[in-house]
Amino acid sequence: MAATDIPSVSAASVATRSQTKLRLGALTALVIGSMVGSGVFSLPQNMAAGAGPLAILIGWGITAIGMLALVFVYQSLATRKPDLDAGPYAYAKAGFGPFIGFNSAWGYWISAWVGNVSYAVIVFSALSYFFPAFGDGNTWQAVLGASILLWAIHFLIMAGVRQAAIVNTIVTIAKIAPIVLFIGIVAVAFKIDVFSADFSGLGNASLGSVMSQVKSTMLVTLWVFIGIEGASVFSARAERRNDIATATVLGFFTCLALYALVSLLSLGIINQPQLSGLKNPSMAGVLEAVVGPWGAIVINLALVVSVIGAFLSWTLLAAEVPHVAGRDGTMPRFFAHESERGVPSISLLVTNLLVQAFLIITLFAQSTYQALFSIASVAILVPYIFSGAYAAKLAITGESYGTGESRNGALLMGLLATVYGVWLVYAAGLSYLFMCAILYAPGIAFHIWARRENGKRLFHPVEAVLAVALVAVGLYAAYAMWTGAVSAL
Ligand SMILES: NC(=[NH2+])NCCC[C@H](N)C(=O)O
Repeated sequence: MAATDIPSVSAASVATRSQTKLRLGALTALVIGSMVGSGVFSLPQNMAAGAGPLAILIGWGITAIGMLALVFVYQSLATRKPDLDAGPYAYAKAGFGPFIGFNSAWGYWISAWVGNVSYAVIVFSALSYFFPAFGDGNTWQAVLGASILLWAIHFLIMAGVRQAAIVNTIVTIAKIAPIVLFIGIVAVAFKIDVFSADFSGLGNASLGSVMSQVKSTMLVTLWVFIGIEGASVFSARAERRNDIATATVLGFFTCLALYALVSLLSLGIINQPQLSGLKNPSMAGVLEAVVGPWGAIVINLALVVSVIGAFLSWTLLAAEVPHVAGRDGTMPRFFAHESERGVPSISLLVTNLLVQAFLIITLFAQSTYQALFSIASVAILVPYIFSGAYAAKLAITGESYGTGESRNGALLMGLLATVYGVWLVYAAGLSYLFMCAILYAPGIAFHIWARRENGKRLFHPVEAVLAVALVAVGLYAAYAMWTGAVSAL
């Protein structure tokens, strides 16, 4: 199979499919470009909302270990199981059976399209700097604008538009340059006494213990790294195959540095209580405090360019997931349908109808950008956790390893990634878990549909127990949200 025919499911693969072979620098830029979307622009407020400087530092430390482990998991799985190229869910399926596999595909899909809802909200929140009626991106004017943007992207894709490499490069520069500029200016204006006035955050009673502060950062730091799981597919584009591992790790550390600096340096400009009240994208407010309005203008425009680019590639990706899963029998076959131009049109339509429905819910529930991306972050944990567990499983059983080949490193990485994922489920808190249960539970019907279509046994006993439990939690969660006992939106 030619490299370009690989039906990989990742932002990376759908974003770029040209023929030129890339060197290390360009590969690293691709990796960074596939990660940076909306998250970074709101880091100052998002991180300060529930944590002081110390907890933020610890939060980045935990994330660095967990995400790096996940990066190594995907690298080792890509070499151990080169035939499983359909993306994260294929690993979960190979390791833990069809029902876990289905839920990993379903969860990855939910994460992708709910993330797109958050993209639509934050674009219009940024535009409200110029047109105040857009408010926090959830006014009727904003939802109307977001819907127009959504369907504009839809029809572009239907017309066969994919992201050209050149557009990709321009978008990457347009989004990274302002972030670097921000860091440079804010570093000069940084005041150590502002930063260290309440280093532990314990001076602000509403933040709670350092531990609970750390917990509050976990979904934010996860969100900004989502997309890294796709980096291994760039290997098809690498001039030298070895470069891809280096590029992924380089891209990872570059982003980590950018992200940590944006969130930490901001605390030396504006103190935590005030930072936590800033409007998002909060990088704009921080830069404005240093240089005046042009700072906010630059950041808001950079966000719009960055997020529209990411919106396009994540729409392609979101449609690709059920499409590929429909072809291999994980999801119902209708998702596999392709238009004459080779666009997965049914899958795209269903995906964008869901985004549209959620935009309307956003309007009525007055949902915030942060609530929406938090749901998207929790939803992706199922495929992440089972990918980590699969790498660990291979290392334990020795499957796909040569005799005498060392398995300790892979085992450690697999376990670390799994523990990181499970810790995130805990750190996420009940309301986001409930929201995800509500979104995961209906998937069972689609699983049954796909199994029937292929004449396969519906559930193995353990799977049946899991399915019943999921339905029970989903129903209970829906009830709790209905009565208002819990709310995630
Ligand atoms: N639409 C999505 N599901 N996007 C997920 C990627 C999020 C990306 N890391 C960001 O900061 O924006």
